[in-house]
Amino acid sequence: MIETRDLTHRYGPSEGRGEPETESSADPDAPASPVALRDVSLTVPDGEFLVLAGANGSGKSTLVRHFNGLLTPTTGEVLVDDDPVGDDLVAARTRVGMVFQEPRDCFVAATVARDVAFGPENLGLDRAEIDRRVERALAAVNMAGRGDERIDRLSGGEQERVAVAGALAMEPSHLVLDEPFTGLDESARASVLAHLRDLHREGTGIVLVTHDLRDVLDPADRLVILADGAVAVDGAPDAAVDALADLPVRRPERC
Ligand SMILES: Nc1ncnc2c1ncn2[C@@H]1O[C@H](COP(=O)(O)OP(=O)(O)OP(=O)(O)O)[C@@H](O)[C@H]1O
Repeated sequence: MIETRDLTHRYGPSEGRGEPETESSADPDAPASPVALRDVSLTVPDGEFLVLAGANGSGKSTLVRHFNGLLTPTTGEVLVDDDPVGDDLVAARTRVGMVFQEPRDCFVAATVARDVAFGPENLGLDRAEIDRRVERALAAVNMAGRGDERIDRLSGGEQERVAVAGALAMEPSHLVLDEPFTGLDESARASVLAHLRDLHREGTGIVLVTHDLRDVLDPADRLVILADGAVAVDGAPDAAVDALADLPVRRPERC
């Protein structure tokens, strides 16, 4: 279970841009960033398929990056299975797998199997267990037998599936995907979505961040819409979409 309690986040001057903030890099005269998340309290039970939507800049990526400790709350708390995320980042990242919008920026190896093996290797697992996980993860995304292929020669949809396999090899209880359909054509999008449905059926919790609500509400258990860093709508997908009409929230595109 992932839980945020009164989570508020305000970015520091260099936070989230790949540079750790240090005393010397923090400019005391820099204008304070606006609040990216305000008092978000959300519980994501195990096994739930949650779709997280909202306009550009509403705070979706900021929220999910707290789920495995990529960002630290300015105030409030984030817990995974009742443990504060910051207490044990390795445990949190094992339980909550993350797939980013541009997976090609996140690959660490030249070939499919080596990349998928990277996470389990870092857990210090033995070779037989690593191989079992790689095989299982590749099969789950329909890439069985393609472990020796070069990632840079795969299509965007296939690369997305390798990224999902890499996260799955950690055997997380929740898989968080931030705009996984960006750049995919219709058939690749449908294929990735089909794999997410299968994973959900097998018990993995899915948190899907997307602007594009076509087809994703059918498998979803719940739809959460953020507006200006706060939860504007939270409910069963159909009811939540209907509620949008009564709120000062832009209806998600192509909904
Ligand atoms: N690294 C950063 N430094 C400063 N401000 C940031 C940073 N990342 C995001 N923000 C700001 O935080 C707010 C929320 O951004 P976030 O990326 O979480 O929104 P989002 O809903 O995921 O947007 P999008 O749909 O465009 O990806 C925005 O105002 C954004 O400008």
